[in-house]
Amino acid sequence: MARPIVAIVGRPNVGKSTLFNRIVGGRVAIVEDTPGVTRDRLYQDAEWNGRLFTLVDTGGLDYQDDDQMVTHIRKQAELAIAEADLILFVVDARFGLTGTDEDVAKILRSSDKPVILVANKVEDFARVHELYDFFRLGLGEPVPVSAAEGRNTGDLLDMVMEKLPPVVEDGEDDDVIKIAVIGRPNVGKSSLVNAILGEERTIVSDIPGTTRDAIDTYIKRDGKNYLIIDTAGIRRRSKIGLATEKYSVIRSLRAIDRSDIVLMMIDAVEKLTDQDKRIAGYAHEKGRGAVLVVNKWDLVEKDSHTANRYIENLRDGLGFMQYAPVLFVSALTRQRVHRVLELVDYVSEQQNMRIATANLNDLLREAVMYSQPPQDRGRRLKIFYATQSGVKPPTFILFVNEPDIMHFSYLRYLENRLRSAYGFEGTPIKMVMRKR
Ligand SMILES: Nc1nc2c(ncn2[C@@H]2O[C@H](COP(=O)(O)OP(=O)(O)OP(=O)(O)O)[C@@H](O)[C@H]2O)c(=O)[nH]1
Ligand SMILES: Nc1nc2c(ncn2[C@@H]2O[C@H](COP(=O)(O)OP(=O)(O)OP(=O)(O)O)[C@@H](O)[C@H]2O)c(=O)[nH]1
Repeated sequence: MARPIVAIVGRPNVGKSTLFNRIVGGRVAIVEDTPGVTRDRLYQDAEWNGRLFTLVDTGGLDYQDDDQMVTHIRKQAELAIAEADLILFVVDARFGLTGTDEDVAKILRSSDKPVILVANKVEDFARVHELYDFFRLGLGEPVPVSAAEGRNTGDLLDMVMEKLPPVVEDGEDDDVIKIAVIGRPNVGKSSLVNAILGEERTIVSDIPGTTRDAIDTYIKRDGKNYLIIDTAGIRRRSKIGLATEKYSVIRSLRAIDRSDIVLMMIDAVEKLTDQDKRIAGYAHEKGRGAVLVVNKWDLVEKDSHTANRYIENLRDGLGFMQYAPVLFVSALTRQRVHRVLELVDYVSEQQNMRIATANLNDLLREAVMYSQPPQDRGRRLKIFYATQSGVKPPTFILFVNEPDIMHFSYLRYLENRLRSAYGFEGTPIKMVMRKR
């Protein structure tokens, strides 16, 4: 289920980041701080009255002069309109209405996204009548808050919840394999999706605008259903540097959240970037299945070692994702494109695999015999037994005497034993320690 995105927009110094911190750090629980991904304070997941949302602050603009500042804010507002579900437009009640505020308001008024006008820095609620000026922005009644003191921010969040679009369930479509196509701009995401669709020539329904993140495409193939979540295209809509990058990351993360399997696309002629690694790290930590799709393979001059050398490099760069199969394709010539869904099927089987408890414990006994569990100050870890508690990702509970003696490297060892016995290709494995 994709979380709605709430974007904070406004002039410099009106208190955007103070409001951001108030919301994510205050009475609202931070439900997760997207481990592995930039611990950028620019976006955070938060929860209010049981509803999850992602708050984005694109503030902290760099600018040389007022002209540049205004241009940046405009772009920011346009991006927010394109990518967010709701916009908090913050103005400074102490400073009063400015021309820039009116500029931004004009852009926001032209969109069909809900906007809440927030008049910040109101500490003295006896003076809210002074906000009268802000009505001129044509965005309704300004909501007075003091981000610094946390005044009225709860009411503001109640309003946010009211105005957010209703929760649209992705449907009880457990028989659909959800695939997120992830990768940097220009890596060939749209081309690959189109090539897959061309290859399949099967029942396809394009439902544009069903989600803000992407165009979702349903495919039926050999009686199986797939949902392809394509994250392409953000650059085409707005050619803006830094802020675009932020939104495109958020969009990727949302797509990963909704998926079962991630097609992590990498450009064959370019290096793996930190951004690639962070996004792959997020998919890993979320327990998603993964296939590394190296695209534009037609552009690479090859000899008999090229592919292997490429795989080695990838394995180096994405050490935590050794389990992901690598596929070299060309979306352009369609080379090996037909393998994509075959691999997706395979990974889907692997991530849904269940190991019978008896077999699991046989394997465990053997593993312990070959290599003793770690010890700490005379205490030795005892693993009593194990059971598989879930799939997608395969999750195992180990019942032990002292969970804190368990060592990372021993877990890795057990995971390797599991993998060499059962494969689990393309999926992370989770192991949970339980004291017994
Ligand atoms: N009195 C008062 N001051 C506030 C309030 N909220 C923020 N401020 C102050 O306003 C200044 C700007 O706050 P920020 O949160 O950094 O503003 P911003 O909009 O994120 O600014 P940029 O990063 O430049 O875009 C700081 O000095 C804050 O302490 C408030 O509710 N009341
Ligand atoms: N040579 C070659 N070019 C490709 C291949 N796949 C895509 N391209 C080209 O790469 C460019 C970008 O392709 P897109 O499919 O638009 O990339 P995208 O990832 O969807 O890009 P964004 O919409 O910016 O996120 C286009 O010019 C494609 O023709 C390929 O396999 N080989």
